Amino acid sequence: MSQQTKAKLILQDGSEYVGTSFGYEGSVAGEMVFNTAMTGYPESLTDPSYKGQILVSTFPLIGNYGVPGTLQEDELFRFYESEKIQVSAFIVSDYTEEFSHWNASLSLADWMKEHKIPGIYGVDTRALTKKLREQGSMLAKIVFEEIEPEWKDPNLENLVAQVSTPEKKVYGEGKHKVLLLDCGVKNNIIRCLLKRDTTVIRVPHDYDFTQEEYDGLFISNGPGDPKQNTAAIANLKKAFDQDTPIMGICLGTQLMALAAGADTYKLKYGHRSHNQPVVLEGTKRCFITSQNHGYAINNDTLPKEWKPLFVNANDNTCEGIKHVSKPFFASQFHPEASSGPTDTEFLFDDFIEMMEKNQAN
Ligand SMILES: NC(=O)CC[C@H](N)C(=O)O
Repeated sequence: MSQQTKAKLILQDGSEYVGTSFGYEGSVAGEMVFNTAMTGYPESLTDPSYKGQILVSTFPLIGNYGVPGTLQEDELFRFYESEKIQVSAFIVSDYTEEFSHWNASLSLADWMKEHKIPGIYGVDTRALTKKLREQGSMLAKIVFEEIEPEWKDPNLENLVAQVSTPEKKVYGEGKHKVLLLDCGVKNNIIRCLLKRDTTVIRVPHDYDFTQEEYDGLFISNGPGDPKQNTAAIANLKKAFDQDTPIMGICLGTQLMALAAGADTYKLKYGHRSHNQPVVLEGTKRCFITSQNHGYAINNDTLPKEWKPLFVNANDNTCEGIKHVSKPFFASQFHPEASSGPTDTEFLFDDFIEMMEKNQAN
């Protein structure tokens, strides 16, 4: 590996850091975000919600359990969250090339080189994180050999169109027919649905699902500013006229809120971690959740037919919404985890139960 190649990290505020390259050697620009999880880099790097972002890991030791390697379709679906690395670059404090894990067959560095994704280590990731927490999220560039790309704000692009499936795909042969609007879905959402006796029909983000027959509609996670998704929002508005159950996760939640007439805004630096506490509204019950989002729903703008379902115990932001009378609900956090705590996976059971009830009527 090219342990000696140096690369520069330049932030929008003009500050510069020098690190050592461990991935592909190519300059990139994007939005810099940090994740405080201690594990889960193969899952995070392949999570389509990170499209366009340069990810900083605050956990200092990265690479020590390698990655599952270059896999064919079935295994790839089992071990990664999508078919490729989605982040624009990865910044870590200490990279280790030595790895050991039951399903590792490749080092993180070799995998990143294969996917042409740069990575740098030897950077003070705590200092970077403190900066983002104090000044808010920032654009950044990683520069090799003085080749400096233009600044790029990924949130101005339609990132969902870049990660959504180009065609309809069907998974499983279960009792409940779930139409999955793929805005950049993580594979574990599909796995969590398939475990629960469903057939999952995965369709592109702008697909007009209103003409389809299904038992439940699922709106996935995905990258970027939710307001970019005008087709999905328009289709959701029509789906709200029906009584068929709808569940959303993360971007899906924001799209449901926008379709309901509420507003979303960009958080100062987002929530990306495995230990976000959310309180179930109307109770004192708190769940520890896995999260990855930079935008949030403004609870004050929810119309009267919608209510907050969960609220973040750290900063009181919206962590989920539900319709007051129809079987529509959504979580801003990730009940599918992958990676992170699985404590809220029961939300998938709630969705199945809603479909069962609706079919019995
Ligand atoms: N994981 C997600 O679905 C993220 C949703 C959205 N892109 C945000 O950052 O808020």
